[in-house]
Amino acid sequence: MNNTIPLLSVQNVSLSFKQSRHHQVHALKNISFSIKQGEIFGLVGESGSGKSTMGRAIARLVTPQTGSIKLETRELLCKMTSKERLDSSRDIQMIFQDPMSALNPKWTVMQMLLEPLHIHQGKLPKQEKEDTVFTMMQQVGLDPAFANRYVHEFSGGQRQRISIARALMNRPKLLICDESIAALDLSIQAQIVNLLKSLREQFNLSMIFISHDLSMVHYISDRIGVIYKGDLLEIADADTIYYHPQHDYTKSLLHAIPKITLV
Ligand SMILES: Nc1ncnc2c1ncn2[C@@H]1O[C@H](COP(=O)(O)OP(=O)(O)OP(=O)(O)O)[C@@H](O)[C@H]1O
Repeated sequence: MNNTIPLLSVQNVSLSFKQSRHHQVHALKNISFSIKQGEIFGLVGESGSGKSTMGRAIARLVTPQTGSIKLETRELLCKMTSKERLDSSRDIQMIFQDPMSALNPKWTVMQMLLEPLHIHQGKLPKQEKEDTVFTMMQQVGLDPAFANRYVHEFSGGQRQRISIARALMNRPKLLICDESIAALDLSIQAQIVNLLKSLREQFNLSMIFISHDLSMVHYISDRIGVIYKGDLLEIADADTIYYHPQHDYTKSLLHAIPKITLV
């Protein structure tokens, strides 16, 4: 890929939700930022600031009223053919706070990890698909011997590993993690964040890491954007945001969030 073209480019994106006949929420106000190939971009802000809406807009789960979102040179905010829609769902994957929202409790891990391959690489021979599942399980730290177990037999951290594995089955270009560690114990949070960091290296993956926790966002991200009431207040490299924030709101986030040390 041409390194001068950002992997993702968000330009002047605005999105409002009509909450009642007379009330609109401006969830995103003229947001612009870009992400480089292999970069982890943190998006931080308090509850209701518009973080999830931004992630969901990039994943085409909600549609902004104005603006442009490009993956490399491909505009995502336009009418797409079903083939283009399929391609962008392969290239951009999202994981959530509750892994169960993306996992079917009636399926085994094998079934759940095979499904994305059936959708996007249906012609691969069965044995090759199953081998890909076993390899992916190892890459996310799951014992392949558990491939025939059901989700309820796993812990919260292991379930999040399964949803990460499912998201990565077709080698997406961008992984959007929306509060994906928020529900886990602190030590498990650290394990999942470290896993995401190592997967970025292995897969040359780009990520948007959405969280209200600035300490965690600082730990994982190369650059951070701070969002407040739909406005992107500042963007800078992670250390600058953490140690030399410009905006008072970022300073207040830093004061409010207990700092932790991860190893
Ligand atoms: N589907 C929707 N319909 C109406 N309003 C919505 C919808 N989704 C989000 N909003 C509103 O848009 C604003 C931004 O919400 P969003 O979920 O993006 O914030 P957030 O920063 O991700 O917060 P949280 O961490 O609590 O999810 C909020 O005021 C929210 O109430």
